[in-house]
Amino acid sequence: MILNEVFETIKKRIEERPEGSYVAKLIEDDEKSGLNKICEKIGEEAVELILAAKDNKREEIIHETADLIFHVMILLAYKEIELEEIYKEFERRRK
Ligand SMILES: N=c1c2ncn([C@@H]3O[C@H](COP(=O)(O)OP(=O)(O)OP(=O)(O)O)[C@@H](O)[C@H]3O)c2ncn1[C@@H]1O[C@H](COP(=O)(O)O)[C@@H](O)[C@H]1O
Repeated sequence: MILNEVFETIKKRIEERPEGSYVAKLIEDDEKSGLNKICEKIGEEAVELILAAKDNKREEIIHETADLIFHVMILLAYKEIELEEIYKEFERRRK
């Protein structure tokens, strides 16, 4: 599944920090911690998704949802939480 593939790439980028990588750039240490920058980005993407939904812009909703999921996956990888653990949580909630 594409989400698993992107997640594996994110984990590799966090480990290897290659030049030109968006993920590596986001978490690089500068004046703000990597965690702060990831969290800020999640907040921004969530707001952009809400605005797209309220404006009823279908393509933008799709685009912003992908951005939000992508940044949530960066947070999970950064915190060393596997996607599998999230899948299990959904399984646990299933009625
Ligand atoms: N799926 C994505 C993906 N989705 C979104 N983005 C980036 O997330 C950012 C979203 O920011 P914004 O919505 O604010 O858009 P922006 O205005 O372009 O960005 P800013 O100037 O605001 O930072 C953009 O820069 C996008 O390029 C992504 N960057 C990478 N991936 C995947 O992640 C993998 C690792 O990427 P790298 O770390 O770049 O190798 C790649 O193989 C891709 O599959």
